[in-house]
Amino acid sequence: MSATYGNLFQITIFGESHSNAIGVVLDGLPSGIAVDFDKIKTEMARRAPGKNKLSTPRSESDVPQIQSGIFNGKTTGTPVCAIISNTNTRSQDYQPELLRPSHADYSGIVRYHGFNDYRGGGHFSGRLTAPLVFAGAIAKQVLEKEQIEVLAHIKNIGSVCDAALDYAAPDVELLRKIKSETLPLLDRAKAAVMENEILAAKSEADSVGGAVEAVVIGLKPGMGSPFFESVESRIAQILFSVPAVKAVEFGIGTSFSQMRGSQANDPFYIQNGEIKTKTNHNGGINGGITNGMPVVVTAAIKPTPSIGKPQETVNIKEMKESTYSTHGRHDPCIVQRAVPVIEAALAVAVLDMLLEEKTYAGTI
Ligand SMILES: Cc1cc2nc3c(=O)[nH]c(=O)nc-3n(C[C@H](O)[C@H](O)[C@H](O)COP(=O)(O)O)c2cc1C
Ligand SMILES: C=C(O[C@@H]1CC(C(=O)O)=C[C@@H](OP(=O)(O)O)[C@H]1O)C(=O)O
Repeated sequence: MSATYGNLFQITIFGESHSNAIGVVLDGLPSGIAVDFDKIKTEMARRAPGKNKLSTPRSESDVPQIQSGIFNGKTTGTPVCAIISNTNTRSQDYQPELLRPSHADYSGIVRYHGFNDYRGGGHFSGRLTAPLVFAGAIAKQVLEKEQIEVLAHIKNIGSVCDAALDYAAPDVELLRKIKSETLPLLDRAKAAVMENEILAAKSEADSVGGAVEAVVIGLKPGMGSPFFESVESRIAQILFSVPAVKAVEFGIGTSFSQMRGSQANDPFYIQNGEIKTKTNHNGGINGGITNGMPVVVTAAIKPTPSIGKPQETVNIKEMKESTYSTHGRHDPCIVQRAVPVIEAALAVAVLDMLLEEKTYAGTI
């Protein structure tokens, strides 16, 4: 089984890019949580396709139809099921015999013995992140009650980088403010040049990658467990589930490998009776457990695999080498659409760990 994530807050995602619908079942939510449908709508719209020239032209409203688990505006505590329709499909764009390099066409055919739905990438499509955003929108509302918030910005697209985030004291107000932007950036001045980076790739029938940097604020020290259930392990598992995520870093991540301990360590100090660290290179996690500093995580996203440029490939039906260029509708860059997805994935993981923490602390 592959479609379920979580221990106490479990989410199960279903559907294919061109099936009737995609959706999600959420189990383990506390009962009595007031659900703000406008907030769900806002999160869904941040990710939805077809909104501008930086995204795929496939236009979907992505309005979730709630089937169960919410009654009189509050969670019942029993499974919430939401369905999102697929309405704007163009399955004729897809030829299953010509394997798109770096998409899941070949690996999917082998794994499912040729029975996989290849249309629009099927179950492997980035479209399956719409239900994840729904799950995250609900999780965020539960976390809000605990003063926990997940925020993110685009770290870079291609060679264009946003301003650096202060890991020890992120500008929360600014991160909240940029949420509604197409390119959520700390430095607005970078928006035009980043947009050009995407449009340049698009004009050359190509695509471009980048990275999303996210923070979780409000987490108390002591959440998580060592080893296989470390906060890093749990977050990495869900982030690597997002299609096109190819690297996950916590804090300064790979930069640690070039440092000395004296530079890398986060010195402790006391602020208003609380233990803090002056820097936050470790991204708020030590020994797999939160240390009370913001959890900082970066997800690197590869360039969209489906591109118009001719690519070497194989015709699997004829077992002949061939060339292929995509004619369909695709994102020239996934990164800006992935910002709410990364936030949602983090919210789901954090809520699951928080419910566990409350359980083992005996507070619920
Ligand atoms: C929001 C989002 C949108 C995506 N849009 C496209 C797209 O238009 N075309 C495409 O080929 N891949 C797109 N992808 C990426 C593919 O789904 C992904 O690369 C593919 O499933 C293979 O998985 P992997 O890259 O994780 O190995 C998108 C991913 C996300 C998260
Ligand atoms: C529809 C979405 O993205 C899709 C993700 C995707 C892929 O291969 O991942 C391929 C494209 O599908 P189609 O050929 O049906 O237009 C994208 O449009 C979405 O994110 O909602």
